Amino acid sequence: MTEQRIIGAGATREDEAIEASIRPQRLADYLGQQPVREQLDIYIQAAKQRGEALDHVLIFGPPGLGKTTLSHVIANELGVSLRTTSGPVIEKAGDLAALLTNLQPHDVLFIDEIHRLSPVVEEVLYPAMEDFQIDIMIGEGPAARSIKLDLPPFTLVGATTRAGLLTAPLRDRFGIVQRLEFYSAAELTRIVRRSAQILGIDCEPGGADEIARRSRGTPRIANRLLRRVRDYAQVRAGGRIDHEVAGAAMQILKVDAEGFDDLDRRLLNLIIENFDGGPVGVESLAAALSEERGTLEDVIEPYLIQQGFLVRTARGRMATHKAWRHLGLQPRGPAAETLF
Ligand SMILES: Nc1ncnc2c1ncn2[C@@H]1O[C@H](COP(=O)(O)OP(=O)(O)OP(=O)(O)O)[C@@H](O)[C@H]1O
Ligand SMILES: [Mg+2]
Repeated sequence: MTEQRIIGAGATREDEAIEASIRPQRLADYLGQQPVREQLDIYIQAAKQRGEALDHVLIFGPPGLGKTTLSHVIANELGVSLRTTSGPVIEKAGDLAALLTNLQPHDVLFIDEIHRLSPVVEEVLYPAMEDFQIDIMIGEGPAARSIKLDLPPFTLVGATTRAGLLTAPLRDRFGIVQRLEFYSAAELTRIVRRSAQILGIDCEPGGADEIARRSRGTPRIANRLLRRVRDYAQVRAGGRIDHEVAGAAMQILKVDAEGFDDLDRRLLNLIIENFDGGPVGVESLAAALSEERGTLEDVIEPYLIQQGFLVRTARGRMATHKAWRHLGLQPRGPAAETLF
């Protein structure tokens, strides 16, 4: 269901095709995320000066904020090759062993959705990360024996939407842990303008601003909205995107001033109308919206929470008075106003 959302943060096929051409390759083009950039810049330079592999890096944050992009940037800045895989793809311990033994010294191995590694595969990863060694089994039955194999020093970059999904032993083996935050509107404006330039889209600063403000703090959404607004501008406005054209296009896309779509509004409405503003359990909400609980927690809620429309309490979700007002309703009841 989320795939069809214009502001869904997950990558669509079109996103993937376009993202390859506009994905920043160097740290200097990786806009925003100032603390992350500054730290990584130091660690990368230090590792290079010492002639060592960079320590293992864990990147976490909601979809579309730039985890995969950052793994490319890290490999480019280190001047090494990047191997890419993902947790659910590595089925057997042998698959991971094959990947690891094929790395060149100091290479980056990127494991996306690293929280979805199977326990058996994870076991192989521990000594690989810690001592650059793996144990592999040769033969079967009583004649089977295990041998140790040395690996070249390498950097594991793991990405996950939530650090809490990782097992403790895995998390502990990352020397560098970076959390990506939602982008400010000003940062997204720069990202939109950069993408427009690369794609040859005529976009005025006011148009870029408007797109940025409705992109839920997420570069992937900003880039997608830019393409949809371009379509609108091409057909209705002579191809030029300004503030007004962007606003009119958003109206057709049903993306409101806060960057919310029908699903966000349905969620807030549900809590307010059916549960008096909450608290209400996440399972009940997921069922009422026909969404998976994981989608609700990882994709829809984080931005609503960050913007102060929703709060997570021990007893469930609550809509804040800001949410009531956004839907044009008069706040009543014990909504979580005191928190904001
Ligand atoms: N810091 C940035 N500066 C400029 N563009 C960015 C930045 N971060 C991400 N982008 C753009 O947003 C797109 C989506 O980013 P990316 O694929 O890295 O997200 P992700 O965190 O890996 O998402 P997912 O969780 O779905 O895998 C990229 O193709 C890139 O064009
Ligand atoms: Mg990714």
